[in-house]
Amino acid sequence: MKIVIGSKNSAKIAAVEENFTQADVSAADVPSFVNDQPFSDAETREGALNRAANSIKQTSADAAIGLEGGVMYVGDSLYLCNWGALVTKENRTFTASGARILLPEHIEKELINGRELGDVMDDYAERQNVRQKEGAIGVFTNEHLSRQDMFSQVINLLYGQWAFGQER
Ligand SMILES: O=P(O)(O)OP(=O)(O)OP(=O)(O)OC[C@H]1O[C@@H](n2cnc3c(O)ncnc32)[C@H](O)[C@@H]1O
Ligand SMILES: [Mg+2]
Repeated sequence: MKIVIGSKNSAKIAAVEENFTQADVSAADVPSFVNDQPFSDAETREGALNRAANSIKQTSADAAIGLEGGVMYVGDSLYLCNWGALVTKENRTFTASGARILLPEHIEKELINGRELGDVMDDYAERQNVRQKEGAIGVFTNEHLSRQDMFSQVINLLYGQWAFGQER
């Protein structure tokens, strides 16, 4: 089986490889057609869907996976949110979201000022490429859950729905 992931981000690629150990996994650099920093559930999900749809068009894979990170308000509180989409070569589409955690107000202020969470996290954690490693979710959970682990569960939800055969 051939699976393509619509990102060159190593945390996302590792999460796919972890779930599809028998598959031939490749990575495609495709556009998400949403803002670099999505600011709602709807926009983040849209980014995941666009990445999957653009990846399946470009390749001969059996299925394409799109994973997108974003932030979303629940009332006055800004949460980290993540979405995944799987599109098969027959054009069947499945979606699932990931775990959410509250972001500190000082991080929220930086995002409102137009910065990307990945850049803000590198400054805050005094590390490089947090987005490709533990992620904001790893930093703010004391590394109890990494970005890869969070995306891995999203992929498991996508694959499980594909296996079940349910589509909306
Ligand atoms: O190369 P791509 O696939 O675009 O990987 P990315 O790290 O930019 O990831 P996303 O586009 O999916 O995420 C949108 C923005 O949110 C940031 N982001 C989302 N979740 C994050 C996390 O857990 N840790 C650090 N940055 C995160 C990310 O760096 C972007 O600025
Ligand atoms: Mg990005």
